[in-house]
Amino acid sequence: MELHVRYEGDDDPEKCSARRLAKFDDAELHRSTRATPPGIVLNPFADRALSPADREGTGVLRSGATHGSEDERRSSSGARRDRLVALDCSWETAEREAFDLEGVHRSLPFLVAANPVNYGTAFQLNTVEAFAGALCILGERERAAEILDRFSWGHTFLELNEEPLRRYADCTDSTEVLAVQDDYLADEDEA
Ligand SMILES: C[S@@+](CC[C@H](N)C(=O)[O-])C[C@H]1O[C@@H](n2cnc3c(N)ncnc32)[C@H](O)[C@@H]1O
Repeated sequence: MELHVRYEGDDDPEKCSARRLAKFDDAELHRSTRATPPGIVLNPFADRALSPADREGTGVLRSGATHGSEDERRSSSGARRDRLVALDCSWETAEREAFDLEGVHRSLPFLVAANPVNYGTAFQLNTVEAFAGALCILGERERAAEILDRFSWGHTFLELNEEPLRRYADCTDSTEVLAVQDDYLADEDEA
């Protein structure tokens, strides 16, 4: 799986997980939207959750979007299934409009951040955590562990999220993923 990052560069470079991945040649950074190749775009605002169905088959992905919709326009140039794309920017600038990237947009279901900046926060993962979560859901757990190994705290992400990641990876489609997520959200509400 190729890992690509639209790199905004407005976050602390010392703490930026995308820069560290690029340093180890685990991911490629792109300084403009135009230069970023289309793929599965990890977008917290996307309506559809990432699921194992997104890796099935080969070649070009279809968004599942309605004809003529914005989502369909974004994916029209042929997003590849073997390519994950994240937007690395500060959470302050990570608004819906910032994710204007070509490809098929997917949100990640309930997962908890383990990085020192946002430890314990649900849904707001940093870039390496988002890639690792997506890789696990798509059946590439070893690769997820490899990229997390670049960070001293990285293994904690897999430990904290072990059960949900395993359950999401066993789902067939995004409807099932959302049903599993509901279990965790209900637990959060009770806590
Ligand atoms: C906002 S940036 C913050 C990056 C941080 N500066 C770092 O050093 O890694 C994190 C990116 O990871 C992806 N991401 C994080 N949480 C996500 C979620 N719940 N669903 C989909 N993508 C997510 C998105 O591409 C998002 O823009």
